[in-house]
Amino acid sequence: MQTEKEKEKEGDAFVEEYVALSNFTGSSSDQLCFSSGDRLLVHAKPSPEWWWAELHGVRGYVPASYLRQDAAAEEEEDEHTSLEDQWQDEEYFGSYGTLRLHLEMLADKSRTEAYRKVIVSNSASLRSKVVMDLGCGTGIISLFCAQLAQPSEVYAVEASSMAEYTRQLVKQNGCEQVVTVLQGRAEEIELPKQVDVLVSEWMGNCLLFEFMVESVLLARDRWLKEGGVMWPSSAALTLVPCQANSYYAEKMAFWEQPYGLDFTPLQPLAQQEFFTKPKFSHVIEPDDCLTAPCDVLCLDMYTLQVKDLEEIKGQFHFCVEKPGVFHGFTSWFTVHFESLETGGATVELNTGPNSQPTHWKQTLFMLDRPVSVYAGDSISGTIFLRRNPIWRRHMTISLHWSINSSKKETDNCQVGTKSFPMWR
Ligand SMILES: N=C(N)NCC[C@H]1O[C@@H](n2cnc3c(N)ncnc32)[C@H](O)[C@@H]1O
Repeated sequence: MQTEKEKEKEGDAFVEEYVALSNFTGSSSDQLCFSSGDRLLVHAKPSPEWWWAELHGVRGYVPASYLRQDAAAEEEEDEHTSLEDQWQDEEYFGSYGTLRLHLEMLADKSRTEAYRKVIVSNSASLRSKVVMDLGCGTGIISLFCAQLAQPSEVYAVEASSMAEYTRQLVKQNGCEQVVTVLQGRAEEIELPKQVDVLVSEWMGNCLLFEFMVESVLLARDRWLKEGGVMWPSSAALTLVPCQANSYYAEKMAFWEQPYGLDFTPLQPLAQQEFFTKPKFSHVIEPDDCLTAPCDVLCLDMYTLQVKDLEEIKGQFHFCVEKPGVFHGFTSWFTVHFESLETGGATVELNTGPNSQPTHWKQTLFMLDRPVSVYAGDSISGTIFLRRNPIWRRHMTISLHWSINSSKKETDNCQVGTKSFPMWR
């Protein structure tokens, strides 16, 4: 299997010349500015909308719609270009072909019991319904459907090689009359019929990482009946400003006086190495929260569109409740499953610090410099989740904040901004 380096190197073998049809001024530092008539070298076409190009030796993202292929270069077009690389499907589905991740998900009782609760509390309404379980993995949700309710059909769709074993598990548990396992990508497989319910456990770290949600939306548009139900029905990303004393001590303060020596010249390195990317699987204690949390993004799974995933913006305003050190922000997500019966109870899966722990835990975004805050201060700003135009399962989370001090005599309003690649 190709390493990432080889993939990127091989990517350079692909170069096409395009002519700019009009001027373009980028809206972020990773976009290329150009003028009408400029001749750009396109090195990669990660998505139909955004390409990776070069002009006068500088590389950046360019909007494909602004470019026309130079006629002369047309016939040399490299027919080997593929948009698949950017989904890293071989690596992604390869990782789900082994038990490690499935064991982690199945061992997560909070997650798995939530899905079982959805099936149990809707078992009567599921009678004679047609269900699609997208990304079924070992098939646990499909088996719950067949065991705890009486749907007429469950299509268990799984792209990885785990599907072969899922078929065995369906047979082993006597569910083959109801559950049909289809191996393949949900975007590509053919179902025998439309479905009444599309259920999926698609959530990644920080809700969207892996961007499996795109597959769920495409399947919704293609296979969900008019009036059909999406499980989850909605999803929310929650944020809170927090202390992270032990993490800060472990990664940064440590260099102040190890064995009585001054290692502080290493602190810029430590900041770069440990605080540049988000920290997955962080466990925030309720006491670490400096304010009440705030839902910064709310996704409606019935109306959300794939194009909306390119950039999602959220606002926040936090009121500091107690003095402490503002080390960073912590995020988690909550999903809701609406009842098949009008007015029926909604089931919630909450991955936050006040709920049962899950394998996602929480995600910590460390600031470059901690700030002391006091009760009455406020922290407000915006969060952007920008999908990576090249690596389609990745994104960058950008936070912009201002801290307004409650102390009258100081009108200091400290502002800050930081972007965290997840992971590219
Ligand atoms: N973050 C998660 N919940 N990941 C669960 C991913 C599970 O869904 C499977 N999966 C992800 N995307 C797809 C897709 N488009 N089609 C079929 N299976 C998929 C994947 O192989 C794994 O078993």
